[in-house]
Amino acid sequence: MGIILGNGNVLNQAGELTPAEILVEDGRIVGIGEKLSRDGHEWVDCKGGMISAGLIDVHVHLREPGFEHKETIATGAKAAVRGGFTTIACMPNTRPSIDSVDTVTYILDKAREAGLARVIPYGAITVRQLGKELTDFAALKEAGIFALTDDGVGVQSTAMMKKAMKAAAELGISIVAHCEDEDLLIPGAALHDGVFAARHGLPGIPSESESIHVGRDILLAEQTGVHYHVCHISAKESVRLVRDGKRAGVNVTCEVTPHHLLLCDEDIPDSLDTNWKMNPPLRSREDRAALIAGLKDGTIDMIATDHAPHTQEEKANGMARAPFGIVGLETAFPLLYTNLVQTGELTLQRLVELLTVEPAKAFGLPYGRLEVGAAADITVIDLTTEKTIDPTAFASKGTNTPFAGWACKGWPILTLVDGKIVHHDA
Ligand SMILES: NC(=O)N[C@@H](CC(=O)O)C(=O)O
Ligand SMILES: [Zn+2]
Ligand SMILES: [Zn+2]
Repeated sequence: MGIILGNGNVLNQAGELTPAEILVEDGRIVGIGEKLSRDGHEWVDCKGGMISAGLIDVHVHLREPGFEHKETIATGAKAAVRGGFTTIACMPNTRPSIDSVDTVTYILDKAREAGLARVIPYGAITVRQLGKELTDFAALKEAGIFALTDDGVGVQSTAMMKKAMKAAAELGISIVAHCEDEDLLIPGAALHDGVFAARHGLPGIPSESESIHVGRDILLAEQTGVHYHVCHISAKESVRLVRDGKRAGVNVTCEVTPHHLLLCDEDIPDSLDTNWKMNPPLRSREDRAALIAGLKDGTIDMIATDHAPHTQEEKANGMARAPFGIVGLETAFPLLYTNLVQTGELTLQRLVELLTVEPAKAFGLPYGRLEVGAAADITVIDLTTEKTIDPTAFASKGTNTPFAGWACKGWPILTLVDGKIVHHDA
């Protein structure tokens, strides 16, 4: 006996929503059609919502092991499926960091126990993410990592990055980079070096602290032939460098977060609420426009949340000392749908691609397509009911978001992973 997802709509080739039913059996999509035979299958009402492939997020911080007070694999995976995400890749800045086979295995075991989203850990590029010594790439690959990154910090040494890219290229692993040149940082700087920081007399984080690494790494990727991916791109100069790199034939991709697409430094409240502190910082209005242009012309390949939960106590430490980061899994789709699709800046089809097939293509994942034969990772999204973002209702332990109180449409109501219902907002 299978499950029929009925009373829903799918995007057709032309990007229009058309009525369709989906039949799921043994973890696979086995039928898509306007009316499928009931045949004793369980029938689930999609309530007129959009049925799409499950969303994929290649940039999530799950905090376990080591920082379970911020998030656990179980709470993070719950937040994921509530947000419509069926596959998430988790970052290595845990304690211990994900630099050994043991820690990779630990995370995969915990994720299986949780039984919610597919969780694929990143491996660290360097031991303890200290930038001094490469981890054992071959062993990490064998253990099942998604890709390699030191996210949380940038790889400061150019020689170390080149060595990492060479070794990763030989093994066919992607190098994913948090681009930040620490030489250009002022201690205590929390916000973009722009109009808002200047108005408040605060030290700023300059755009070139990001873009210098982007440029450096694209040149190294060209040399080594590795697939190189830029995390949370935020500065217009970085977008330009990626565009030029792609034109030159370099195997470079990049992601942008919902918050960098929707907010800029001028939106930060004068109260200096630390829910507006994240790394990279919200940049200028022009940077934000360049990110949207990059999404439209294909320079930016995908959207990823950089879900980064921290406790309220930690966030209460003031702008200079609070940790960088905001949560994103449970708000990404509604925010993007309401503020980019409904406003006419992006089509619904493009938004869905940026969260499904595009990340799958870039990283060679066998997910992200709603088609017969594919794994039944499916998300159903209600595009009509308006609800207000309420952090106290999150499944995530983190409530650190600047979007509290925003009214949105586009809420995921049903999520299946591997043919199993893991979230149902009936
Ligand atoms: N993005 C953030 O502001 N914070 C991330 C680290 C990171 O993604 O660089 C975190 O781990 O909290
Ligand atoms: Zn980062
Ligand atoms: Zn991150």
